[in-house]
Amino acid sequence: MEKLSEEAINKKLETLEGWKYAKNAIHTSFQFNNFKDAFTVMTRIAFEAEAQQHHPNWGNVYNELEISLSTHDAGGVTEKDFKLANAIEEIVEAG
Ligand SMILES: C[C@H](O)[C@H](O)[C@H]1CNC2=NC(N)=NC(=O)C2=N1
Repeated sequence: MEKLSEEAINKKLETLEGWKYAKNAIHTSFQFNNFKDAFTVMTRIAFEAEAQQHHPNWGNVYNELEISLSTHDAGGVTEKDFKLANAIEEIVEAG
């Protein structure tokens, strides 16, 4: 899949609150009430990532979750990253 231009990425980020573009990836972070809530959301994201065959680069410390998305094959950000980012937003918003 084709790598998006920085201009196209920033345009798409206008509708993804809390995400920013840096170093050839899009990034966000979430804070939950506790580890259990964080890991529950991570589990849901993991199933969605498997369904999409597109996977996050992420880190979790207790109630905090940091996520970066990029398409390794393309060496940057593609539509695949935005599809997963939007699904992550829906999962987190659903609680
Ligand atoms: C064959 C398989 O679809 C690829 O290796 C996928 C798996 N998940 C992936 N996830 C991400 N984030 N980037 C990729 O380039 C990627 N490639």
